[in-house]
Amino acid sequence: MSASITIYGAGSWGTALAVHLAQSGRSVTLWARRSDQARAIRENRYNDEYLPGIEIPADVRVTSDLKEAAQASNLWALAVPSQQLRSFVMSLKPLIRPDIVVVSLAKGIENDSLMTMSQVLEDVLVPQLDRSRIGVLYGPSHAEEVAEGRPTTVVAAAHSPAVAEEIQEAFMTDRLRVYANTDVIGVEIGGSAKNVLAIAAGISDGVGYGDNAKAALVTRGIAEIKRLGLALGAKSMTFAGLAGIGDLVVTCMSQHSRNRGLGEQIGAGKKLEEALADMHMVAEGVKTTQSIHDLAQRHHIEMPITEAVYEVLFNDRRPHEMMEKLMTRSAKRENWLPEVLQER
Ligand SMILES: NC(=O)C1=CN([C@@H]2O[C@H](COP(=O)(O)OP(=O)(O)OC[C@H]3O[C@@H](n4cnc5c(N)ncnc54)[C@H](OP(=O)(O)O)[C@@H]3O)[C@@H](O)[C@H]2O)C=CC1
Ligand SMILES: O=C(CO)COP(=O)(O)O
Repeated sequence: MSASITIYGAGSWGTALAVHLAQSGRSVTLWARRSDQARAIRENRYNDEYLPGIEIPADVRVTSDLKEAAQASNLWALAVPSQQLRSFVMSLKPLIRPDIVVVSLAKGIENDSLMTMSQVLEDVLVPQLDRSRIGVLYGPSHAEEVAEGRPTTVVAAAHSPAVAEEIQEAFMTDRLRVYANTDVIGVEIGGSAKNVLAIAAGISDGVGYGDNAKAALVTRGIAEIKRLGLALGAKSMTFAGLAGIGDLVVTCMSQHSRNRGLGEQIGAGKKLEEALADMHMVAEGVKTTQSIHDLAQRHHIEMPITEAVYEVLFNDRRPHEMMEKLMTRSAKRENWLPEVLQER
């Protein structure tokens, strides 16, 4: 197994994983970008800003020194927001070694380039790092529950089965069960697009549409995510897995979800800017809505719920108007796929 793990990003997810892995005996280094935050965590052993009430074990090494963090381990896990991943990894690039495995914990699609996180990592790090040594760890895993050691399952995806298994082994504990998958694009599309649907579910909660509507958003949500994924070369089965229906269900239902919570405020009448101003943590679904909308247009894939979220967030359309539009689409067969995808 990987001897040691460095987690970059001392937000809620990075901190939760560091706590969890240290408790199971892993050697963990947590990198925080602000030296005052790193010092405060070292001295108090709490990260009240992002994960209140959770004690950080004394053996988690906390630093804001990039070189120290990079040299400490041979598995680098990146827990910075998706739109900042590229610039952050550029700063890590001079420190890369060929034996490193780099794992994105960030879920999202980069605006403009429309690249997934593994594609961004490849774009920046190859050829200094072999493409096979890049992966992602996605799935239904709210930081608050992982930090408390509640049973959780996730999926490690990499193009190389051996590397997927290396990531699996590095993160697997008796409380965090990790599956391996080589369908990297499927895992990334599922794990990123679910944040858009979580905003939709939150809007539905905020308006008060009820449980039937929420179930409809989850079910028709996975149908449209799968259409996009198939168009990008993903495997159908992945959307029945942890980064597909698994992450979609938890994020649409959970009280912990920042994306669902943001949607709820919008459903209750707030403007996007007002809802964002109230948040300290990242709600990836906002920027990902833009990217998924653009990807769907590029690949001529119908994603009506994503489209509705896009209109509410960015074009000031009212949730009622968009719900009416969704409910009055032409009649469809339940399992319809565009012709171009029918063979897959
Ligand atoms: N929270 C969760 O339950 C889960 C989150 N994820 C994913 O993990 C990623 C991170 O989420 P999460 O930890 O929750 O986010 P938070 O908002 O809690 O924390 C973000 C962290 O990223 C740091 N950061 C922001 N910008 C930069 C930058 N340019 N360079 C370096 N560091 C930066 C922040 O530092 P600073 O404080 O200095 O701003 C902070 O430490 C997201 O993509 C999210 O979708 C995945 C699974 C679960
Ligand atoms: O990805 C997550 C859970 O799997 C976290 O979701 P939120 O960012 O909506 O809190």
